[in-house]
Amino acid sequence: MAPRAVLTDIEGTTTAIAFVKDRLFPFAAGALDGFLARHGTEPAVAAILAEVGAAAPGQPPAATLRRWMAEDSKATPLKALQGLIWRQGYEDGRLKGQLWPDVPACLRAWAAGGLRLAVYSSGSVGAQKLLFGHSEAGDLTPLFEGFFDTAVGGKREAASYAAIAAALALPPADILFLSDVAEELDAAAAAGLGCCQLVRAADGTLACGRHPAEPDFPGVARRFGLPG
Ligand SMILES: CSCCC(=O)C(=O)COP(=O)(O)O
Ligand SMILES: [Mg+2]
Repeated sequence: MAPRAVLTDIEGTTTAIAFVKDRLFPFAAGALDGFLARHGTEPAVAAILAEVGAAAPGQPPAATLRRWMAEDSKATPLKALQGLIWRQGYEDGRLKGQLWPDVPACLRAWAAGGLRLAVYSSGSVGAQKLLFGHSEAGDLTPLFEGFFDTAVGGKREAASYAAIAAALALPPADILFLSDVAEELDAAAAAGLGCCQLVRAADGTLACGRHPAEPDFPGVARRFGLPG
């Protein structure tokens, strides 16, 4: 039976890995010190810095944030702070959310055909909304009914996908999860979701062999009988 909802990853799935690693991450790293100097005492930022401090006691938060950035850590406070830093860039036009050319048309067709759409990324919910809201294809946020980040749990944990299915009030088997990362697909499959790996040649992704694999969203649509 065709899925009733699609849950999609961002980096490596809707969006080039290079955009995240070569544009978004350096933007946040370059703006970090100035952002903390200007906004570090604001309640939202101070709360993030307190979380960073609690995760690495005795270390200056800025140093911990820089170490996490260098490690491509998915630590929730880092992701929250990156989202706050990117906001300025999206709002003044220095950043535009990049999507693979096949993605916007499929998302629109899927939503128009009655599929429910949601995002699950390590990037914060705020960062997800910025990327889709300021995308090169316009504001795509109205297409999505849900945005999930690591507040729901890690992407390699089956419980996270069970929690998302519960939040969407759908049986897990009615949800198709799209990701480039095999371990995320393994976790989603363990929770009972349908899965498809995005194997985008430009990203250098290799098919893991454990899940259906497609090179792009039209391939996903054909394989799973999605509208459009
Ligand atoms: C919301 S765009 C930034 C993505 C990001 O920060 C990241 O770590 C990528 O994670 P994903 O789960 O989308 O692969
Ligand atoms: Mg990914």
